[in-house]
Amino acid sequence: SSHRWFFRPDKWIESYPVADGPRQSPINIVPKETQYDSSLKALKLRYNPSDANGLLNNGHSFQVDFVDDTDSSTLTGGPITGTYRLRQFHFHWGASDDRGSEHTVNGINFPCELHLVHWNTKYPSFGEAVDKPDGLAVVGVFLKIGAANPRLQKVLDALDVVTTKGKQTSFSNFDPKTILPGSLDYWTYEGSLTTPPLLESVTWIVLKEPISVSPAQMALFRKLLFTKEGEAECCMVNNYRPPQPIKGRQVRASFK
Ligand SMILES: CN(C)c1nnc([C@H](N)S(N)(=O)=O)s1
Ligand SMILES: [Zn+2]
Repeated sequence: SSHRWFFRPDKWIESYPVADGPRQSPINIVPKETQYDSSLKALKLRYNPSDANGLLNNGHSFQVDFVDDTDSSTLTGGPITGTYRLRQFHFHWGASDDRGSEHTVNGINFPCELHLVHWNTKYPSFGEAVDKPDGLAVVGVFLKIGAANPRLQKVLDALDVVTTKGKQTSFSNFDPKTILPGSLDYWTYEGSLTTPPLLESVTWIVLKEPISVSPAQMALFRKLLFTKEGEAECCMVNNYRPPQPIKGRQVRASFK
């Protein structure tokens, strides 16, 4: 069943030929091979906490959804032009602290990676934007093992009621800016969704500075299940795609 999906990302190509396309994600970021681009603007993230609208176990991660029918939670500036609306955020993590992130830096895996998914309002809806080359912008944030992160706790405390696939719970009044690091320095490159349908529609914006997460907090992520209530339990861990070929793409840096 679909939860076995993540165990064989090499098989995704059978159903999604774009899996070996020219702009697949994630990638390994080699800072020494990135190019500083002085024309890159600062990221401008303006989120309205009241747009937070529920938390769902979708069977391959958990996501916090946002009301996206107005421009009240947006991403502007950075490498993009125009206005992108926040749709949802979610995470990817490992079975142990030595892996879990999707992007890597100099081949180093982090235990977890946060993705904030935004869509380009030049299109009428997320559904219209999701398959366009400039349709989505995802901000990626690495989590590294350290002190417990109090900013994450409200999200993690909600997980005990969404253990199985399809479970959702109310979740409101949350500002994702509170879980971003102090610096918004970033790397950016043209890529794709990292789960099927792997659409090549994402401008990736990966923050250089990680946020902290404690081992106890990571244990909370790992209590989730890929499986539905009543099915044989399968721990939701290692829900990350490994790095994909760069295929000549340039990764730009917003910082020196
Ligand atoms: C349809 N949406 C919002 C998404 N589809 N795939 C997503 C992946 N989890 S990622 N990592 O954001 O590309 S997010
Ligand atoms: Zn993701």
